[in-house]
Amino acid sequence: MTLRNASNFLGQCFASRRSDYTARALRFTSGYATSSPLKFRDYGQPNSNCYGSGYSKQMTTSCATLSQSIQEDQSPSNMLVDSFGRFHNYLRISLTERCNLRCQYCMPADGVELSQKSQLLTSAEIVRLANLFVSSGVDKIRLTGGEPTLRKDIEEICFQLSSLEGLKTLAMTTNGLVLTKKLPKLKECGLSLLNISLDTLVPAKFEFMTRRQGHERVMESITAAVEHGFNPVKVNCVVMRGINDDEICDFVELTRKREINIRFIEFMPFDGNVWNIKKLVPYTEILDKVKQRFEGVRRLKDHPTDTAKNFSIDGHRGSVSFITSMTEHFCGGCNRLRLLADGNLKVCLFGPSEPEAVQLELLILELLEPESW
Ligand SMILES: Nc1nc2c(ncn2[C@@H]2O[C@H](COP(=O)(O)OP(=O)(O)OP(=O)(O)O)[C@@H](O)[C@H]2O)c(=O)[nH]1
Ligand SMILES: C[S@@+](CC[C@H](N)C(=O)[O-])C[C@H]1O[C@@H](n2cnc3c(N)ncnc32)[C@H](O)[C@@H]1O
Ligand code: SF4
Ligand code: SF4
Repeated sequence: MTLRNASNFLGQCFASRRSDYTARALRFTSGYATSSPLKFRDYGQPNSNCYGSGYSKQMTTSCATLSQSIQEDQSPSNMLVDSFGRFHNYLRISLTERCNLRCQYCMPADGVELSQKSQLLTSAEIVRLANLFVSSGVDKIRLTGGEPTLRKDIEEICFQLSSLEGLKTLAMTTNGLVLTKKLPKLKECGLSLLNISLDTLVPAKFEFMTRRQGHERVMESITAAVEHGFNPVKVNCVVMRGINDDEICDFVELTRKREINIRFIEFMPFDGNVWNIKKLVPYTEILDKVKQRFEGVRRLKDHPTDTAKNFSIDGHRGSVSFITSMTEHFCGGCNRLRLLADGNLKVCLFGPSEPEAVQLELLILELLEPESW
């Protein structure tokens, strides 16, 4: 089977329920209904989970909007379109499980259990797999982790990925700790969008939240990213009640003179983090605080696949957004797939734990004859 045929086959797997792969993928997605963060609360409308028996009106509406926008944006044929009509053209690739921070909301103090190096994808494998996805319709790739900048071959990976025909956007989400020096080369190698995570403007609090030092370096990397012309630089800020919710307006103030997009993110539960509903600050509460302090807060038109609700503020060069995974999910417009550092594929962020997920390796073996590699 040629690579092209293989990618067509991959597309068909997504488009129909016929193959075993799709059956497994659908089982994963429907797993969302039981592992969804929404079950923790009755936020949103009843029946608002997107999978399982409650295939809601809200979902149907979002999908209708999504199909319309796909027709306007591009013609995906039937590749990577799931049975809800969602076109999965956005691949997130986790380059490593390792991280140089230990954010309380993300991982335990001791870190996560790491796979053996031999089990992790090499850069050549990442590029081959990405090529397969891109020839099936993926046009946006985001490098993430763990911390993607810890990967020694990050520049080479960026260069190879950005050269893939059909890829429009190569993005990265990083904690910014070791970014500044790498920025010029990364840009040269085709990185086009940058999201940097920063949850506090107070150095001591940074140390508490991340269990590591380095606040100044992250601040520097945001400035450097703006100077290198990344526009907008998105700053991801996970809001936790009693920890950093007193800094919301200080963060918004950063957008007055700089073209950065501050994104307030609702705190989500993951295995091993310290999630507690009392620490969740719903976005409506954050928005109220912003509106009380700043005049002319206006909702912008979002793309149906956006994770964020976007707002401009009169007189500010930058903008403010809210990622409302917990109180108003955006699953109806979901266009994401995840390739994990060990080669597993995850079709939903809240899918089952990695060992149960689809072994991409097996899929590839089904798809490709050895000589295609
Ligand atoms: N529920 C859900 N939340 C997601 C998903 N991807 C990202 N998020 C949320 O969005 C936050 C920011 O993620 P990023 O890595 O910056 O990616 P992104 O939001 O896709 O970035 P853009 O492409 O710039 O919109 C994460 O912390 C999550 O809270 C997803 O697939 N599902
Ligand atoms: C998992 S990190 C990986 C990339 C990189 N290490 C970083 O921190 O930017 C990707 C994004 O997920 C966010 N995140 C991690 N745990 C979260 C949680 N429990 N709730 C909401 N967002 C979370 C981080 O703030 C970051 O913006
Ligand atoms: S959020 Fe990013 S920086 Fe923080 S511990 Fe998780 S992977 Fe590391
Ligand atoms: S938006 Fe996130 S939680 Fe919803 S279906 Fe997509 S990956 Fe899963």
